[in-house]
Amino acid sequence: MVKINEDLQRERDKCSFNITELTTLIDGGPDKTEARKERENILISRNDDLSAIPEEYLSHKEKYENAVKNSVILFGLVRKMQEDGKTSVSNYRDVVSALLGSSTTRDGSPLGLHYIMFMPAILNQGSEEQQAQWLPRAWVSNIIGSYAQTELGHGTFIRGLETTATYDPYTQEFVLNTPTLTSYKWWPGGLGHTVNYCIVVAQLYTKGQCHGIHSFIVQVRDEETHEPLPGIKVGDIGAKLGLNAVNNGFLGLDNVRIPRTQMLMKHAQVLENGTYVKSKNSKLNYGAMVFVRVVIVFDMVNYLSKAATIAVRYSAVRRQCHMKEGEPETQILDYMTQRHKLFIAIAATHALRITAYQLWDTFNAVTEELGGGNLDRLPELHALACCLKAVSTADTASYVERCRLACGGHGYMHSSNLPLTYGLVTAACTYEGENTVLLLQTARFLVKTWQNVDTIKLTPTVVYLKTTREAGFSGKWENSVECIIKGFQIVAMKKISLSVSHMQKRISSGMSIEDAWNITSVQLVGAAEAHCRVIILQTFYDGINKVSNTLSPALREVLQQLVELYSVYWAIQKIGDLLQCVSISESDLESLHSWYENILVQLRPNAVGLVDAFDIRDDMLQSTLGAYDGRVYERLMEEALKSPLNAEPVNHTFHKYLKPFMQGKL
Ligand SMILES: CCC/C=C/C(=O)SCCNC(=O)CCNC(=O)[C@H](O)C(C)(C)COP(=O)([O-])OP(=O)([O-])OC[C@H]1O[C@@H](n2cnc3c(N)ncnc32)[C@H](O)[C@@H]1OP(=O)([O-])[O-]
Ligand SMILES: Cc1cc2nc3c(=O)[nH]c(=O)nc-3n(C[C@H](O)[C@H](O)[C@H](O)COP(=O)(O)OP(=O)(O)OC[C@H]3O[C@@H](n4cnc5c(N)ncnc54)[C@H](O)[C@@H]3O)c2cc1C
Repeated sequence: MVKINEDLQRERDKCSFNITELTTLIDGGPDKTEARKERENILISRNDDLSAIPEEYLSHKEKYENAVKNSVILFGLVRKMQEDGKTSVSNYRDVVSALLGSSTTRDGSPLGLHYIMFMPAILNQGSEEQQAQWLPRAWVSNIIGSYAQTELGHGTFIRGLETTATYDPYTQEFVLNTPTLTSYKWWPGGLGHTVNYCIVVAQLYTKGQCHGIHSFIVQVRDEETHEPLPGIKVGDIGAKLGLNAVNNGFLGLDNVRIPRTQMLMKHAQVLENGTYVKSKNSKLNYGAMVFVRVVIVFDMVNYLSKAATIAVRYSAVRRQCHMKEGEPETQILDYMTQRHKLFIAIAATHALRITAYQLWDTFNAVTEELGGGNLDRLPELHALACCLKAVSTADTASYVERCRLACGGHGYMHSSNLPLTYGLVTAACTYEGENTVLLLQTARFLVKTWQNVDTIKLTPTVVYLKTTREAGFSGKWENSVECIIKGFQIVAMKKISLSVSHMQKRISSGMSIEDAWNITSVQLVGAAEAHCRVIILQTFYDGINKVSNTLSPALREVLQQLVELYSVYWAIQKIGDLLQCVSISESDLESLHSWYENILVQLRPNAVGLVDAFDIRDDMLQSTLGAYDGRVYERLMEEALKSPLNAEPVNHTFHKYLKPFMQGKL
C-alpha cells in the first residue's frame, strides 16, 4: 500500500465534510462521476506505451513527433469509445475536456483543433448535406482538420483578412489565394504537419463583388502520401511560450481550386450560377468562435482545479520556518498569506464552473432559437461569451501564477506541472479573441443597452442596470454577499453610465464617434469587466443557493464559505471602485478585512479536502508536488534523475571547454 505523507493524512482526517458528496456535486450526479471515471480509465489505459523521457527534454521536432504518437494512442481510444457508443454529440464537450486535460497532451495536442474547431465549425456552419458528407469521416478521424482564420497580418480584425475565395461559375469552383505575405494563414493548431484538411476563412468574391468573410473546406495534403497539394505552402510556425506540441502552422494558397460545395453554406450560399444568397445575420458565420469561447471557460476550470490541487497539497506537505520558537516547523498552509494566495483559486474554480454551466445552457438555448430563425438573443450571447472568456482566462492565468509562486522554488520546476499549466492558460488570454478586444465587444453591447435602457426589453443579464439605476444604493453597507453583489451591480451600472456620458460629451464637443470610443476605451473595458464580475458573483451565489437544500449541513457550510470568500476577495480587490460608487465607511472596510481573515481561518481545515474533491488522479495531474500521496521530495529527486544530463557522470564539455578554461589554456 502507498504510504501517504503524514501531514497530508492529518489534513484529510480533519476534513469536516464528505469529499465524495462534493465530487458528485461537481460532476453533476453519481452517474456523471461514474462516466467521467470510466472515460479517464480508458484514456490512461495505454499510458505505458508513452515515452518515458519527460517532454521538456525533447527538441521541438521530437516534441512534435512524441505528441503525434501519444495523440494517436489517445484519439484511438476516443475512436474506440465512439464505436462502443460511449461518446455522442451530447457529451462531446466532456470528452473534449477529458482529452485535453489528459496527461498525454500536457503541452497541447496537434489533433486538438480537429475536435475543438474543425468539427464544431462544420456542425455550426455546414448545411445538412455538408454535415452528412464531412462529419462521419471527421468523427472517426479518417480525415483530420484544423481551423485557419488568423493571418500573419490580422487576427483580431477578421473583416480585414486578405485571403480570397473567388467563385468561377464555369467550373463551379472557388479559387483560393493568399496574395500577400501578410495574408498567409498563421497559427492554426495542427496545420504545420498534421492535418490534411482545414477550414479556411476567406473573403468571398462572386460576380465581381466581395461579400465578406466565409468559411471553406480546403484539402491541404494528399490523403495517402500526406504531401502538400499543388498550390499549397504549409509548415510549422516555430517554438512558443507554451503549447509546443500543437504544431501551429502557416498556410499559403496559390490558385487552389475547390468545388463550390466546399463553402460552408448553412447560413449563406453561393448558387451554381454565382448568385450570392445572404445569411439572415452575417455574424452567424462567427458561430464557431462563440462555441469555442464557451468551451474555454470550462477549460479554465479544469486547469485551475489542477493548479489549486497541486499548490494546496504541496502547502500541506511543505514546512518552512517556525511560527513559534520551540515548535515544529510550520506547514506553509498555516501562513495566512499562503491561504490568501491559494483559497481564492479553490473558490474561483467553483464560481467559474457554475458560471460555465450557465453560459453553456444559454449557448444551447440561443443556438436552438437561431435554428428556428429567432436571432433576438444572439447579441446577449455574444456579449456574455466575450466577457466570460476574457475574465475567466485572465483570472485563471493570475490564479495559476499565484499557485506557482506559492510553491516557491519547486513551483518553478517543470515537473511541478505549474509552468506548463501557466503556458496553457495564458495562451487562452490571446487565442479565440484577444481579451481586451473581447471586453470591448461586451462594452459595445452594454453601451447600446444603456442608451436604450428605458425603451427595450432587457435580457436577463442586464436587467440589473435598470433596477439599480432606479433604486440606487441607499441602504447602509453590511457584510453580506447580497450587499457585495448589490455593490458590484452599482459599480458596473455607474461605470457603464459614466463611460457613455463621457463619450457623449466628447461627441457633443465635436469629436467623432470613433475617437470618442477610443479615448473612452480604458473606461469601457473596466465597465465590461465590472459587468462580468456581477454575472460571476450572482451566478455563483444563486448556483450554490439552488442546491443548498439537497446538501448535507457540513458541505452546505463549506460551500457558503467559498461563496463568501470569493465575494469578499473581489470586494477587497475592487475596493477603490466600491468606495467610489457606494457608501462604505472606514469601519465597514475594517470589518470587511476581518471577515476575509475569518473565512481564511474557517476554510483552513478543509483546504485539502476541497482539492481532493476535484478528484484529479495523479496520471492527469502529472505533478511532483501535487500527487495524492504527498511524496514530494522523493518525486522531485526521481524526476531530476531523468534529466538526460544525469545519464553520464562526466559531460564531454568538461574535457573540451571547462578543463582547458580552468587550466588557463582557453
Ligand atoms: C484551442 C483554441 C485554438 C484557438 C483558435 C483561434 O484562436 S481561432 C481564431 C479566433 N479569432 C478570433 O476570435 C478573432 C477575434 N475577432 C472577432 O471576433 C471579431 O473580428 C470582432 C468581434 C473583434 C470584431 O468583428 P467585426 O469587426 O466584424 O465586428 P464589429 O466590431 O464591427 O461588430 C459588428 C457587430 O457584430 C457583432 N458581433 C461580432 N462578433 C459576433 C459574434 N461572434 N456573434 C454575434 N455577434 C457578433 C457585434 O456585437 C456588432 O454588433 P452591433 O453592435 O453592430 O449590433
Ligand atoms: C496559442 C495560440 C493558438 C492559436 N490558434 C489559432 C488557430 O487554431 N486558428 C486561428 O485561426 N488562429 C489561432 N490563433 C490566433 C489568435 O486567434 C489571434 O492571435 C488572436 O485572435 C489575437 O489576434 P492578433 O494576434 O492579431 O493580435 P492583435 O489583434 O494584433 O493584438 C495585439 C494588441 O492590439 C490590441 N488591439 C487589437 N485590435 C484592437 C482594437 N480594435 N481595440 C483595442 N485594442 C486592439 C490588442 O488588445 C492587443 O493588445 C492562435 C493564437 C495563439 C496564441
